[in-house]
Amino acid sequence: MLRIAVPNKGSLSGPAAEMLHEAGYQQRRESKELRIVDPVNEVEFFYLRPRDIAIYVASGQLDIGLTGRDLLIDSGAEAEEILALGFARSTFRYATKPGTISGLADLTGKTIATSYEGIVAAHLAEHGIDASVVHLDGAVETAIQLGVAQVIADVVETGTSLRNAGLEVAGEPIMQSEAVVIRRTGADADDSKVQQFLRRLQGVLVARTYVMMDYDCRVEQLEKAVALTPGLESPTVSPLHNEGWVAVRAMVPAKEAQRIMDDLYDIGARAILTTAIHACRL
Ligand SMILES: Nc1ncnc2c1ncn2[C@@H]1O[C@H](COP(=O)(O)OP(=O)(O)OP(=O)(O)O)[C@@H](O)[C@H]1O
Ligand SMILES: O=P(O)(O)OC[C@H]1O[C@H](OP(=O)(O)OP(=O)(O)O)[C@H](O)[C@@H]1O
Ligand SMILES: [Mg+2]
Repeated sequence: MLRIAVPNKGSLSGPAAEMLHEAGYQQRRESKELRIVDPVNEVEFFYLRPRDIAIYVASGQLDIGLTGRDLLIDSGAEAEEILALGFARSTFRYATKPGTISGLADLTGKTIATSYEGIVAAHLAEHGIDASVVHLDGAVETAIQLGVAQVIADVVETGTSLRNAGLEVAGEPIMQSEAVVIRRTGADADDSKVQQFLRRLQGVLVARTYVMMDYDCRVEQLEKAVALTPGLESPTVSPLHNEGWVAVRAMVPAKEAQRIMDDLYDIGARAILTTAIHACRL
């Protein structure tokens, strides 16, 4: 049975459960459940604090885990990212009162408040900056106002929390994060159960980002049309009863679907339809 760590709370937990559900896995019905078994898929899910997931996976007790890239790196655990999941996107940044620092070097001698000491210590060491780091559990934006630090390093998603605290970002982002699947560093890469799990999640990612496009076009326009809709491998082209016309079917990125439909129309394609993809194995 595959043993998988899933975030039990916070920004990652809702979208992670939703993705697993879309991939056909049973999920807990009640937020207090700490472990469930999905007997049909032979998977056991453990609902753990997002921060602890890399540590459990590194210990070898759990096969894989879903967590944030920033949390993985912050933990310093012997675990590695094997698939990016495209949700819970954020940047990790320094922020201060406006005008406090203009570049990284200005961090020297400052006190930096953060919940992500591992990331900050590694970033300071990498750039040879001597600064103090104070660990806070959350709401770090307030640390500046209350004089506990002059700088904070925190997750920034929309930037609303920084604005509300009268702070602004300083320097380039320390890292970009999103939800990721992790496994123990050096674990068996060919494990067939892990591979099947990853294929299911990849299927959800494709179903979320692509739509199926169908249209009819004249044979003379086929090359131009196919250049607009190359598909993932190659489009399906079928003859129509009307001579000189073909039907084409290809997957296209959902974000570009409307533009592609306009371009296809302009070259004479007609009966252009897009339909959602619910599940997929590439
Ligand atoms: N607006 C956000 N706030 C916090 N974390 C976010 C946000 N957007 C994305 N994330 C990502 O979610 C993960 C943090 O989740 P975690 O559950 O530890 O914190 P949280 O959502 O702030 O929950 P809490 O503070 O209630 O414990 C990180 O990978 C982080 O990059
Ligand atoms: O850029 P934004 O969209 O404002 O999101 C980022 C903010 O959200 C998180 O705080 P959270 O609400 O989790 O509170 P916490 O600091 O107590 O964890 C994070 O620590 C930032 O403060
Ligand atoms: Mg938080």
